[in-house]
Amino acid sequence: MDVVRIRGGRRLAGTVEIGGAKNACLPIFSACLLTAEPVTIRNVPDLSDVRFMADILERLGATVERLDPHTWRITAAQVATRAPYDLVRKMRASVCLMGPMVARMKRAEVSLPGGCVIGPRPIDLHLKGLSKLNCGVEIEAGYVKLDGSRMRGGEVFLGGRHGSTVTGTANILMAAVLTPGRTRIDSAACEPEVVDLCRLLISMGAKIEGVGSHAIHIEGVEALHGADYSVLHDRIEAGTYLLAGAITHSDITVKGAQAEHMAAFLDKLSEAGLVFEIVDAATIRVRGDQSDLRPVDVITLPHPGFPTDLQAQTCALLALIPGLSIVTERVYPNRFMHVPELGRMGADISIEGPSAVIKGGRPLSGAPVMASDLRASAALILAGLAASGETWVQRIYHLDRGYEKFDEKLASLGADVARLSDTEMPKDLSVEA
Ligand SMILES: CC(=O)N[C@H]1[C@@H](OP(=O)(O)OP(=O)(O)OC[C@H]2O[C@@H](n3ccc(=O)[nH]c3=O)[C@H](O)[C@@H]2O)O[C@H](CO)[C@@H](O)[C@@H]1O
Ligand SMILES: C=C(OP(=O)(O)O)C(=O)O
Repeated sequence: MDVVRIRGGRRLAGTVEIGGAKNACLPIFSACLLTAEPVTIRNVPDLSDVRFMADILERLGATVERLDPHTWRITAAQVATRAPYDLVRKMRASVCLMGPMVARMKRAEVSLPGGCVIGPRPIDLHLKGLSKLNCGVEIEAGYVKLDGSRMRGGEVFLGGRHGSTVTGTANILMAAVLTPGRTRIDSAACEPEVVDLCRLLISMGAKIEGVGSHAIHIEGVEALHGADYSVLHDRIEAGTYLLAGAITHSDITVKGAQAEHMAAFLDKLSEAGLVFEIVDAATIRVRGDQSDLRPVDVITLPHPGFPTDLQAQTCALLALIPGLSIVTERVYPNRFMHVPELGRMGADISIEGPSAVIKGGRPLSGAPVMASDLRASAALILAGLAASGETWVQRIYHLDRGYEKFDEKLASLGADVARLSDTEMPKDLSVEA
């Protein structure tokens, strides 16, 4: 198993390029099941989640070709009606298969996704939405069994306890585009990745209005056609590199960072005193070398609020800023697995209900730490960049779900970061030994 070793304390400099968004790409791949014609998808990040999704589509009967490292062509001439547990359990986003499978095949059996370390992740809103389209929904032996033989457009309200649902909105959209009649989704998620999916679907012949709003209207069509589509840039990857600049007091330029999708994040970090330059619509420069930072309170919320997927990485920065910062999770109230590991590096953070109370300003020191999930992995690596000595991050397969070549990109900016085999790790530091 690989580990990442970081020798902290280096300034970074230069330019880093952001890839396509994982959270746009995964529903977009599943949307390819909606047509028998080829769909070419560009700007696809090279991530383990994307490769899992490609394997799943192949096992469901699609022809999946990788034309170059970031371009895929998917042709779903036939589609199986069952997505079994051994496929679905590997990746939670495979829940997005339900909508397209039932819309195309009129029936589907999709294994319920497993639990997740960031907290409970129910799919009740997805199922409620499908039943509002007159889809039969049953849960049996760990599978969602969908009967789409009498589906028709309907009114779907997707508001839940924590706001809307991103993949739930994607599922209902993908179901509705091939369902006869008019569907209205209220309290739809308006994340840029949902907008990207809508754009792909429209380019395939879907009729969708209200894209990017909380009220989306869909007029079902009989069939969709192939398309050639480029996935939007990953705002979470972009935010992570901006934080890498901030935490190392460095001046770096992030190409592919679209300020229009990152307003709450940029606003909050500006409040903390960080200096950004919006170079153009897809480039942001962070002047961490010029900033004198202050503590801030952060509340994660659905878009356009502060994204939960940047919460862990932001905690790493706030741990170093003198003063009291409070970070409150309104999307996943238990998403704080990174906190004890940051504590092992010297951070003073306590959890109170859905909040992390950060007494910032204590210096961090390198330690062997354990990645529990995707964004926690990134947070620990960022902390390692600012810590004295060596940090060893284990279980970095979580990182590979969502960051393409994170270690190499950081190294190209001047960080001392290396991906090594755990056999190269001092035995007394390894938990795998
Ligand atoms: C592949 C993908 O795009 N993943 C993203 C997506 O996950 P995902 O789409 O799974 O997240 P949701 O937007 O569905 O979840 C938001 C909140 O709603 C709750 N909920 C959700 C569905 C449901 O049926 N019932 C319910 O109660 C969840 O438990 C959570 O508390 O959005 C999250 C919130 O921005 C991000 O952290 C994930 O990176
Ligand atoms: C939680 C995330 O992803 P997923 O929904 O795929 O688990 C994430 O990208 O931070």
